[in-house]
Amino acid sequence: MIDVRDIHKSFGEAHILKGITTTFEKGKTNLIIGQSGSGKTVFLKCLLGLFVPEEGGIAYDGKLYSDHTDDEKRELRQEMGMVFQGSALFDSMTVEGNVMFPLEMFTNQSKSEMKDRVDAVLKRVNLIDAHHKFPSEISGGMQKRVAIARAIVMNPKYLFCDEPNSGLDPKTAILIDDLIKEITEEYNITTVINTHDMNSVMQIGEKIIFLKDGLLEWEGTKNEIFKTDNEAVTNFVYSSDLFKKVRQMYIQEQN
Ligand SMILES: Nc1ncnc2c1ncn2[C@@H]1O[C@H](COP(=O)(O)OP(=O)(O)OP(=O)(O)O)[C@@H](O)[C@H]1O
Repeated sequence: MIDVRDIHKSFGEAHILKGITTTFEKGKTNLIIGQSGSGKTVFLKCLLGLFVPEEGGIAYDGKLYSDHTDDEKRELRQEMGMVFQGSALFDSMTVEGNVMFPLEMFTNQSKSEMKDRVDAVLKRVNLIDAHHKFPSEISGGMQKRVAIARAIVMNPKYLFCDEPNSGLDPKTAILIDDLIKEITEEYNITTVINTHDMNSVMQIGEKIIFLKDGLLEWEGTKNEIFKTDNEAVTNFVYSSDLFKKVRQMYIQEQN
């Protein structure tokens, strides 16, 4: 569980996060949405410990980041998996090499232990025949699976994903969303996803927070987002005619 307590983050004169308080529960897919420039990436980087808020704090399973010693901060970072936008795989390494990389960097496991772990996570993301391929030889959807496998290979408590669906066709995007949700439940991970994809909101939004100008404007579930009358949320989420119609149908069905 991640507990965010009134965090503020500025760059010089620019006050970007203006006091955000929320919680992200274990075993749940938590989504951050909001317009471009609303502070989603800055917020995600605060959760990852890459930016330190000037005010407020973030507690990981009950312990504030600022209360960790340097060694504990290093350990905490190793408990965090990250799926970067665009996958960010190493082009010169095979799929197996990419997934093994964190184990080689941060553990003392033997080669055979590492290989077993890599086999297990690649199997979990349904990639069994791609070990010796290079990223350029596999599809975008497969690259995402590799990125997810790499993010979970260290058995993280926290999983952060930045736009995991960018560049994928809608069908593949849904498969990736479902995979992230399944893994989150199976391993009881606290997962936080930064997304622009409204399909993801409807599909896996167990908790959604909507940021506007560095403030938390709204939070709720995928069912609640259908019913909300918060104008900023409805203007953002239902900006397309298709989603407006879906919302109308949902509301009619409920009445
Ligand atoms: N390292 C930085 N130094 C100075 N300003 C920054 C830095 N990182 C982000 N900002 C500013 O913070 C604001 C919010 O940026 P952020 O990237 O968090 O937006 P976002 O909601 O993720 O947008 P998008 O959806 O387009 O990725 C922007 O005005 C940006 O210029």
